[in-house]
Amino acid sequence: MSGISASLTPPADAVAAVRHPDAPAPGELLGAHYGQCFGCGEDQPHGLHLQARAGEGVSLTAEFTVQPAHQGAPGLAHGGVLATALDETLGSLNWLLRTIAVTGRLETDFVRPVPVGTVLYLEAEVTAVAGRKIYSRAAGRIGGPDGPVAIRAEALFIEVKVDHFVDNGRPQEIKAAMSDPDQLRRARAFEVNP
Ligand SMILES: CCCCCCCC(=O)SCCNC(=O)CCNC(=O)[C@H](O)C(C)(C)COP(=O)(O)OP(=O)(O)OC[C@H]1O[C@@H](n2cnc3c(N)ncnc32)[C@H](O)[C@@H]1OP(=O)(O)O
Repeated sequence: MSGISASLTPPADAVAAVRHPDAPAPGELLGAHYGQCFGCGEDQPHGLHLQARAGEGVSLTAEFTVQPAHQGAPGLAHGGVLATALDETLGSLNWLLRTIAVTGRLETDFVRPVPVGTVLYLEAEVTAVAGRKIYSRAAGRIGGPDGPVAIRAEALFIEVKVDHFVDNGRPQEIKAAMSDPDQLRRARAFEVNP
């Protein structure tokens, strides 16, 4: 059984999302936005190391392999880790819009168990935009694009200013990210249009 809450249904005045002209080309890897990100960061030993690839329009695909560190029950992925994979995949869509946004609401359906060792294949798209609100959905399949659906999500991201991170993040990480000599990495840590 599944059903989304009213706050995830775009209002009547919502419009279609517009892909930013500088968005990565379809097929291009997006790369990690921040090395310490639990979803995609290469410097997080137990993170998901999720890799997202731009799709057509405002859509993308992503993959991650469920590791022993991601278990809930013996041999099975933890539901919270799967929700993280969905959150990360959906959050990556905002890079195609070049909009800085954070997850306001994430509703997840867990359809079937996901064993350790599974390559989870995710697809996500922005369905509508209404002012600062970005509506999106994603699904994760076992093994590949034609595999059985294991997880699904609908989400609402809210556009924020970069101050959201600067004002709320722990100062030592903010300072380190802002003093990164690599301009692109510095911008992407906060998902700012470089
Ligand atoms: C590549 C990058 C990948 C990153 C993937 C990971 C993404 C993340 O996990 S981000 C981290 C998790 N999220 C957070 O920490 C966010 C914490 N929450 C907040 O900071 C705030 O609540 C925030 C910014 C979302 C909204 O606050 P604020 O800016 O004051 O907006 P506010 O005026 O309350 O709401 C704006 C609109 O959104 C709606 N809204 C806000 N929150 C929600 C919600 N939870 N559910 C439904 N609607 C909501 C409001 O109803 C309002 O709608 P309307 O304009 O129609 O009245």
